[in-house]
Order: sequence, then structure tokens, then C-alpha cells
Amino acid sequence: MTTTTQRDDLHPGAPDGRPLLEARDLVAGYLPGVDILHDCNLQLHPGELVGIIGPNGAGKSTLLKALFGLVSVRSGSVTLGEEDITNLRADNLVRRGIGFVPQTNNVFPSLTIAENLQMGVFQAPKEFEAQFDRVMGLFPELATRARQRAGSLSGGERQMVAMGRALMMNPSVLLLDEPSAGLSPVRQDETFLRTRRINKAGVSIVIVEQNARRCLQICHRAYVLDQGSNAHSGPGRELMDDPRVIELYLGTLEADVAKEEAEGRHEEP
Ligand SMILES: Nc1ncnc2c1ncn2[C@@H]1O[C@H](COP(=O)(O)OP(=O)(O)OP(=O)(O)O)[C@@H](O)[C@H]1O
Repeated sequence: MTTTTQRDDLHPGAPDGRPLLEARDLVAGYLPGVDILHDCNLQLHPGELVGIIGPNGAGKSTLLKALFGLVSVRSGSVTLGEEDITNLRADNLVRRGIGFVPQTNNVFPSLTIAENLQMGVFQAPKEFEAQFDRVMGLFPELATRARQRAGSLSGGERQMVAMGRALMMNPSVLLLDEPSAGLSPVRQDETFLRTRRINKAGVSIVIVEQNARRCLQICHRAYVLDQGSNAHSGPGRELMDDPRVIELYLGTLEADVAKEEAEGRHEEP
């Protein structure tokens, strides 16, 4: 793996330099004998917003799921602080302060917004009122519509409900799987700004994103995955200008168009 030099100010709130969440040499997969992740490493320091980007099928979502016990880890470890949390069940991880927002099917459509958020604290029902007010403060757009059914919301609003539900347990770590997927460019930007606000409010975040440029713009650091392995990592803004990252991922469309033009295959739109 190529690692760009990291500066101390990229690890807000971590004077001793120890990660809050760490994946070490993860090997994981869905089917017996088929590994999707090959010795993957990731560190999330307190206060950090860390991105995972890479080509389609690189294993980004699989890495996030492996952190949250949703994909079986065959070797390597996941630690939270000093605790080994490898392959622990999701409900256990939620109790330990990790929230996970899946990319799809992330709301209960027949339940209202308030009921969806209530599901987020089913392990601590007495917390509902205090947490509901706190989370509504983060999503004022939802506050006036708490009784609306989630199934009638737009994609961006559903994403807010899903994030809100994960935040109801007041997690220290939030794992976001492609929160901008399926949203218009304007709604995507809102999602990235909201993610940054939640991070600034004290939640350490790992975000998997297809929209690599936007992701790199808001992240303290990012990991580029390729074929289930770490390819590069470093500060988001440095990766945006790294020719190796551009070649591997960011520049593919531009490069493909240039290649087609050179071969005389490109038709003007
Ligand atoms: N439930 C599953 N069962 C079997 N294989 C799976 C499953 N989910 C994902 N895979 C495989 O794992 C590999 C990595 O998929 P993953 O979704 O992690 O990639 P990704 O980098 O998030 O891709 P994308 O950006 O396209 O969402 C792919 O080859 C995919 O087909």
C-alpha cells in the first residue's frame, strides 16, 4: 500500500495517536473459499471523517460490513479502542457505540419518521425522548413531519431518517454506506455537508462513497481500495491530486473518453 505522509492535525482529538476503530489485515468474504477482502487495513481516529473509495466491486461496502459484523471475517481483527470486536453481532456493536447506515432498504416504510427513530433506541427505550430531540436538532427538516410515513418520503429524506435512526443511540462511530447513492447532485451535496456537520458535532465517521471527488473534499483521510486490497491512503485533498489515484479511479472516464476519441469512436452528444 502507498501511504501519503500524514500530519498530526489530521487526527483531531487523538493526541496519543491511537485509533478509535481499527481493522487489521482483514480477510473476509460471503461464500466459502471466496475471499473478497485481502489483508485490508483501516484506522479511524477520534474525531476523524474517513472515506473509502475505489472502483465498482472493489470491496468498499464489504469492508464496512466487515467492521459491523455483517460479513464473516476469516482472519485479521477489528478493534474498538482496546477491545477486540471481530465478528461481534450488530446489536452488540450498537450497544458499544457503533452505528451503521446501510445503502438500501434503510427505513421501515410503513412506520412514521418518529417510529423509525424509536426503532433506533429499542435497546434503550427510556432514552427515546432525549435522543429524539437531539437528533431532530440535527435534522430540522424532519422535525415538523415526525408523523409522516417513511415510505412517502423522498430518497434524500429517507437517507436523513436512516442516519437519524443510527444516531439515536448517540454513537461514537458512524459507518455510512454510500449515503449519496441515488440522489440528485444538489441532494448529494446536502448529504455530504450534513455528514461533515455530524462529524463536527463529535461523531467519528467512516463513509463509503461512489462520489469519490465529493468524498475526498470532506474527508480528513481516505483509503482507496482496489480488488479487495488497500491501494492508497492519505489526506483526502492530497489523494485528489495523486496521479496514481487518478489513474486507478478518478480519471477513468476522462481517460476512456480520450481513448475513444483517439480511436475515432467518440460521438459528439
Ligand atoms: N451478498 C453477497 N454475496 C456474494 N458476493 C457478494 C455479496 N455482496 C457483494 N458481493 C461481491 O463482493 C464484491 C465486492 O462487492 P462490494 O459491494 O463490497 O463492492 P463495492 O466496492 O462496494 O462496489 P460498488 O461501488 O459497486 O457498490 C463484488 O464482487 C460483489 O459481487
